Amino acid sequence: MTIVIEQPGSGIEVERKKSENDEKELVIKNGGGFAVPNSNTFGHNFRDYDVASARQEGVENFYRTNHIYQTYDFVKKMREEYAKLNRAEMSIWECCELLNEVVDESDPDLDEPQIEHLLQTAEAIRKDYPHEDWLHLTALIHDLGKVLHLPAFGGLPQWAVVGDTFPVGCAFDPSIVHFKYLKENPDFNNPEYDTKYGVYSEGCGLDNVMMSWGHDDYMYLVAKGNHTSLPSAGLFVIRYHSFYALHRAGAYKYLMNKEDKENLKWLQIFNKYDLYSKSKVRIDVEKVKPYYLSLINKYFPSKLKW
Ligand SMILES: O[C@H]1[C@H](O)[C@@H](O)[C@H](O)[C@@H](O)[C@H]1O
Ligand SMILES: [Fe+2]
Ligand SMILES: [Fe+2]
Repeated sequence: MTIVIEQPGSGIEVERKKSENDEKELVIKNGGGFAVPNSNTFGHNFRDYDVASARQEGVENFYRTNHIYQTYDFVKKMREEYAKLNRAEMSIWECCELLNEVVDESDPDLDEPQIEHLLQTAEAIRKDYPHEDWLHLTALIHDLGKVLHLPAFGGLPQWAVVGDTFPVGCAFDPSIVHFKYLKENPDFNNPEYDTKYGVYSEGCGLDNVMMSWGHDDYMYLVAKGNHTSLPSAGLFVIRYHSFYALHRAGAYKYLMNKEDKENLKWLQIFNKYDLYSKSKVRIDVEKVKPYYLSLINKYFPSKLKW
């Protein structure tokens, strides 16, 4: 799948074109509806991790713990453990409902239950990209991995579930939120990991890179392990949506391969809706539910292993 962005930034309309080898080619065009708000619900800039606010201290404490404990060894263990998918059986929608219980301690911009955020993101992106149904569904499910915090899924602490993600196994980039706390991470001075490439190599592809453990990679494992038919761009969005050092700051680009670079364009579009749709405006769940159920039915089996 090839993606051509004509005017990156607020790309809004997508056209499908036939390419020579008859594969569908997605062409992203600019011009669309979603207006990025000037400030978040609390009257501050989005993702301002330093401004004094009701959430600032809790968020900073969250990152302190997250940065100390997310080591290469920890991530490796978690990936192996959760790839087993032996904790629960349920549908995608059941999981959306479970998320009603979870409030994300890492988020300076939102203090609503997660189900609101899922629907706000999906509905906003649906308005601007009406024909990309895979993107609507990707938005709906991108944060479902936060169930890791619930007892039935291991009751992981927030630092192992939410927050921005970053590669482990190579040097931490200073653009990572609250970078200073990474200096207390045991990997920080480990000679195996503290160089630009660490255990990786140029262009090795993100699929070969271990990311700090949390809801992104977990949901990717669930989607992949249950044989979703979502396109690779959808899986990429799910897996790397918290990797702000890459999709915002442009760090770690040298680890990407060709496919990653194509998929990154979709992630950057998605991020606008993920971040800026956070608000107190509620979505009528019952009204939109039939539409999302039809998408779930199209791209996933009725019951999934979690
Ligand atoms: O869902 C989470 C959450 O909103 C965090 O605050 C943010 O740091 C992550 O990137 C995101 O994936
Ligand atoms: Fe997320
Ligand atoms: Fe999100």
